Amino acid sequence: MTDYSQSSTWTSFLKSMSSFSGDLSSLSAPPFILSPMSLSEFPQYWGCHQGLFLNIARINKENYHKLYPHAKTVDEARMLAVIKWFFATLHGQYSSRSEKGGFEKKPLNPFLGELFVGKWENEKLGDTTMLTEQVSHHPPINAYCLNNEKQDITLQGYSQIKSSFSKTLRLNVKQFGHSIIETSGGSFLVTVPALHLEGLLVASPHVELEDKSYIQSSSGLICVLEYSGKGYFSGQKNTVKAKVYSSMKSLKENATPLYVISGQWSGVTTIVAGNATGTNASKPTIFSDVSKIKVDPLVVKPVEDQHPLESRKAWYDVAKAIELGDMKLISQTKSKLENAQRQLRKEEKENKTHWKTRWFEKVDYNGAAKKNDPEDGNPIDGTYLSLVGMAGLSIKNVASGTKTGEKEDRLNKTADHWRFRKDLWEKDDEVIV
Ligand SMILES: CCC(=O)OC[C@H](C)CC[C@H]1O[C@H]2C[C@H]3[C@@H]4CC=C5C[C@@H](O)CC[C@]5(C)[C@H]4CC[C@]3(C)[C@H]2[C@@H]1C
Repeated sequence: MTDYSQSSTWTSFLKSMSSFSGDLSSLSAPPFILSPMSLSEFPQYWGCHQGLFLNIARINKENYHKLYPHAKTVDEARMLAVIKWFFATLHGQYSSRSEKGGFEKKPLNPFLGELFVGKWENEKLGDTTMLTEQVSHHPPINAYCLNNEKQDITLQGYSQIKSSFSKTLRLNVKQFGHSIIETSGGSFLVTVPALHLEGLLVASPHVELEDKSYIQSSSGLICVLEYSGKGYFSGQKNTVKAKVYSSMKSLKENATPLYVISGQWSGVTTIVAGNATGTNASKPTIFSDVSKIKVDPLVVKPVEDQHPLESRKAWYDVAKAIELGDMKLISQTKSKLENAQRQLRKEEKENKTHWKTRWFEKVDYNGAAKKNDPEDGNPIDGTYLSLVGMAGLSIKNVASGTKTGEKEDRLNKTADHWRFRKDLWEKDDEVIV
């Protein structure tokens, strides 16, 4: 692995971080730290372990005991299946790139309206399609939807971050947004954890997750996941402790969790049935080993068959320049794309119009909790409201996993969340998967 920490470009880059304004794209990073992958491709990590993803929908009363011997009910089995899938997505989202390339790189910052579509093909279980759209550029927000018709499972959500540097040049990242999984057997709200990047000083950035995230099931079961890196519980990196409770009420009463799953979200975790006591207190058994789960390749059309708004077509020249490591060509090709974007914004301003999103719409949940009557022309989807209510989480535009009543929840006014409009996708005859 090349050591870039002494390179002049990196040391001057570190200096530029000291005047960081909060907008990551404002920092012109040296070529070796740039990734040719756009952030609009990241939602693929929600689905790149298709077996685990589809299992969430395939568990039923007949097969759950075989799949999850610990589970006493099919709902417990479904929750354990979601946790196993979630650990695999954490590995994909946060550590797979460093494992492959040696360290985290800076992804391309999607332009407004950037689209990314792909699918996982599966003869037996049916194809899963994935659509993502950059629904906002200031601030950057990416919305996504994964759907497998045959297994009747849909995952939709959106992702937004706010970042800041600590005095020790650690990049702290707060995540906004969430994912909602809907299947015929139940639905789940999945919040996303805060993270930070260590190793910037030595030009070898790695992601470490922190604080808590939640998985709330429509069955009432809730899982609280606590993250830490070196120096916490076991001093190991990527440490997680997940506790499953029968409800938020039992969590608040500090009842014994039904299950405690702990270890490394990027590696091996073990499970203990929390309420087993005495001689039959279950010994920890292996729950999952993420490093052994194969990643299913996403099928993406060749660039020549893509719509101009599709990510790999739009960024083609920039990605090539990054792969060449040619700084001059990178800034030439990047400014060509950025100038075209600026021109679009200018025309919109002159014509008093604005960019219309394609497959996702912003839904205002303020007041929805009260006015969610079916008579209303636009009944708000009850799924999100009931899940977020069960979990006691804020519906406001605050960091993912903020509880109702916390300071951020009280101070924040807006409650806008991006939602997939299936009808708009089905009407779209320009972009194909
Ligand atoms: C800011 C200075 C700079 O550019 O330093 C370059 C360094 C590579 C560190 C900054 C970049 O690190 C990247 C890691 C990215 C996150 C990785 C995974 C996810 C999960 C996904 O579901 C949503 C997006 C998110 C949070 C990525 C957001 C952007 C991050 C932090 C990149 C940083 C620019």
